[in-house]
Amino acid sequence: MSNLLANLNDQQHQAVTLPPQHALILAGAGSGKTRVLTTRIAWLIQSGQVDPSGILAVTFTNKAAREMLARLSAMLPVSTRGMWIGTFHGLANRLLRTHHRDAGLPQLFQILDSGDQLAAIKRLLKTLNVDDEKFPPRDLQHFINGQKEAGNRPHAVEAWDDYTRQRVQLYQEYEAQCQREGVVDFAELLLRSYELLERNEPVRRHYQRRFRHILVDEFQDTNRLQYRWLRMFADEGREGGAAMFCVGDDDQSIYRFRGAEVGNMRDFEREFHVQNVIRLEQNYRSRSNILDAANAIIRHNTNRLGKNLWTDQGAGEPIRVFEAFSDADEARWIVEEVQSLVRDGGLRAEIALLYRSNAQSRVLEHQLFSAGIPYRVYGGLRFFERQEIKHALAYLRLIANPDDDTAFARVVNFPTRGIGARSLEVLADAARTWNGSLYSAVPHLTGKAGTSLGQFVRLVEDMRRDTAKLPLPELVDHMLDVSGLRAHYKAEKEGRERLENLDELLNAAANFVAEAQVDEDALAQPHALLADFLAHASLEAGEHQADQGADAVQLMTVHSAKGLEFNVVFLSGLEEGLFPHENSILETDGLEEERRLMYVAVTRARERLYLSFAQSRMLHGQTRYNLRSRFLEEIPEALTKWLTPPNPRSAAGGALGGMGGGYFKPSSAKPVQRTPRPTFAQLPNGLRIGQSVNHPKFGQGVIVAAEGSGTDAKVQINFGPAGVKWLLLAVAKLEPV
Ligand SMILES: Nc1ncnc2c1ncn2[C@@H]1O[C@H](COP(=O)(O)OP(=O)(O)OP(=O)(O)O)[C@@H](O)[C@H]1O
Ligand SMILES: [Mg+2]
Repeated sequence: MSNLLANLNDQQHQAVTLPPQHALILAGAGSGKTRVLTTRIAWLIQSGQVDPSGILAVTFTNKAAREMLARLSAMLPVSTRGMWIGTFHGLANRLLRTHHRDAGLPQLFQILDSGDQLAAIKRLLKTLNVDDEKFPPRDLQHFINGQKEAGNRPHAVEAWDDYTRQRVQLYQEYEAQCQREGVVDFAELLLRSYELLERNEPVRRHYQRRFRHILVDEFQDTNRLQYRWLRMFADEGREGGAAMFCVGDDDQSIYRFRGAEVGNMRDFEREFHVQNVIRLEQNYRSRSNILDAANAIIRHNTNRLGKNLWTDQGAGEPIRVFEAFSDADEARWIVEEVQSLVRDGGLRAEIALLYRSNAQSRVLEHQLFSAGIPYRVYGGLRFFERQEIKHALAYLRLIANPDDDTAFARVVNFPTRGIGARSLEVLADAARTWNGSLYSAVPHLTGKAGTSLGQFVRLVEDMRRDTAKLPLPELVDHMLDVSGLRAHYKAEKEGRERLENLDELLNAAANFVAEAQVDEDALAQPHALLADFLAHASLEAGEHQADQGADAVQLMTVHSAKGLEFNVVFLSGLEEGLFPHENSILETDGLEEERRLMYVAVTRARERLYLSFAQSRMLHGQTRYNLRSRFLEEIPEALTKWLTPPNPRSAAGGALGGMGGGYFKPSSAKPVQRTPRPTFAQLPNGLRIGQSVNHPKFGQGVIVAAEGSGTDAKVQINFGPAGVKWLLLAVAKLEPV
C-alpha cells in the first residue's frame, strides 16, 4: 500500500486517504487531480474499505475511462471488472441496457448521435408538414436537448407564447417518434436513466446500496441534470449514502455553452455539507515558463475562485511564437517543425496540434498528409460518422431493430434500388395510418412501391435470419456483402478509401469483442452483442480513430484536449475572431470562457509550447484577415521568443496601450525572414497539382502543392520513399509522366 502513496505530496496524500466522507478537490491544471482520483480508488480497494463493485467513477471521455481502468489494473492485484467507470453517457447506457424494461425501452434500443438526431427531426417535420423555415431543425434540436438537460419533459416546459407552445408540441411528437422507433438521443440517455432511478425505488435502492464511493473527474463541467443524476446515486447526501469525491478546476470550465454550471461546485459544497475541501497547488506537468504564461492569462478573468500554481521543474524553454502569412503557410511551418522534432528523436504521439474549431484541422491534415506524417484526429473527421460507416451502421441497426426508422430511411435506397421519394411518402403515410414503423408499414402497400419496398424488407429479413448465429465480425462482413455496400464502393471511382474504412469497421468489431471481454452468454446472442457494439459506436464517435496505438501526431480541438498532456503542443490560429471566437467576444462571460479555454490549451504542454497565428485564413469558403489574438498580449514577453519579427500591424486592437511595443526589442532568437508566398492557380509547362512527374535524382512523384511565381515558383512533390520536397521550378528538371 505504501507503494501507492509513495509519490504523493502532502495535500495529495491527504486527499487520497480521506475518510469516507464527501470531498471537493479544487485545483489547477496539472496538479494531479486525476491522479489523486485514480489513486484514491486503488487505495480504497487495497485497504479493504470497499469492494471494486462499490465504485462508481465518472470521467470526461471514454479514452480517459480506459486509461483509468488500465492504471487501476496495474496498481491492483484484483480484477477491476466490477467497477463502473465511464462517461455520463456510457454509464447511463449501461444502466438502461440492464433495466430496459423498467425504463420502457426495447432491449436492443439504439442511440442517435447528434447527426442522427437532426435527421430524425427533419423527418418528423416533413411527416407533420411543418415549415422548416419557421422551425429550423437545428434550433429545434437545441431546444429539445436544452429542455432534456434541464430535466423537463414536454408537459413540464413553461410556454408563455404561441411559438414556444408549438415547439413544445414538436418536442412531444419527437419523443413519440423516438419511442416508436426504439431509439434514444444523448440527452435522453441521461434523462431516461435519471427518471428510472427516480421512479423505481427498488432499482434506486439497489444502486444506492451498491455504490459506496462516487468519484467525479472534471466536476466543473457537469450540467444540472448530471449533477442531479449523481445526487440520486448518492441518496441526496443522506447519512448512509455513498461518499462523493469530486475533483475540478473552475478555471477549466469550458462547457458553459452546453449548460455546464460551475455553480454545481458551490451547490455540492452546500447540499452535501462538504467538510473536506482540499487545494492542490503544485503543478507536475509543465515547465515554469509555460505555467507562468497560463497563470498570467487566467489572471485576466475576474470571476474566479482563485488559486495559484507553482512548479519546481525549472523554467524550460521560452514559448515560441510564429506569425504566418496564411493558414497554409502556418500549417507548412508546423509540419516542418514536427518533422525536425521527430528527426531529433521525438515521439509523434507526444506532439499535439490543437485548434479552436474543427474546421481548422483540414489545412493541417493536408500538410501532414502531403508530408507522409502519420496523424490521428480526435473529433472532426470522425470515423464512426463517415458516410460509408454510417450506411453500414444503419444496416446493422436494422438487423438489431428493423423498426429503427432513421436507419431505414438512410439505407432503403442506398445503394440505389429504384425506391423514389414518392414511394417513401406513401410509406410514411401508411406508417402514420397504422401507427407503426416504416418497416412494419411495408406489407400494407400495394403497387410498384409495395413491390420494391417489399424486396428491401425481404433483404433485411434475410440478413436478420442469416446472421442470427454469426460471431460479430462475420455478421458485419456478411452485411457488407449482402447489402451491396461493398460492391457499391468498389464500383465507385474514389471508393478505395471508403472500402478501407469498411474493412476498418470489421476490425473495430473484432476489437470490440476482444476488448469488451465478452463472456460466453453474450457470444451466444449475436444480436444483443451487436446492439452493444452499436451503442459503443455511437458513444465513441469523435474519439476513436482507426489504427490506435500507432505513433501518430495528435490533432484535436482544445475542448477535446481537456485532461490530456503532451511533451510538445502547437496551438495555431491565435487570431481575434477565431480564438477568442467571434461569437463570444462581445460579452464578458463569453470572453472569460474563451480565456479559460486558452488556459486549458496552454496547460496541456509539458516541455515545449508553440503559439501561432496567420495574417489571412480561409475559413468556411472565405478569406479572412485577422488581428492576432489578445491572449498573446496577455503573456509576459519575457516568457516568449518570437520566431518571426513581431509585426505591429497584426497586434490586436492596434492602439491598445503599449502591448505591441515590447515586442520590438530585438529578440534573442534569430528572426527568420519570410517573404510572402502568394499561391497561384496555374503552373507553367502544363503542370498541375496532382500530376505525376519524374525527377532525375528522386524518381517519380506527385505534385501536392505550389507557390510563388516567375523564377520563384516552387512546387512541393511527394516522392514516396524519397520523401516530400519543395523544388524550384526553374531549376528542377521535372518531366511530366
Ligand atoms: N506527486 C506527483 N509526483 C510526480 N508526478 C505527479 C504527481 N502528481 C501528479 N503527477 C503527474 O503530473 C501530471 C498531471 O497530473 P494530472 O493529469 O493528474 O493533473 P490534473 O490536475 O488532473 O490536470 P488537468 O486539470 O489538466 O486534468 C501527470 O503526468 C501526473 O502523473
Ligand atoms: Mg485531470
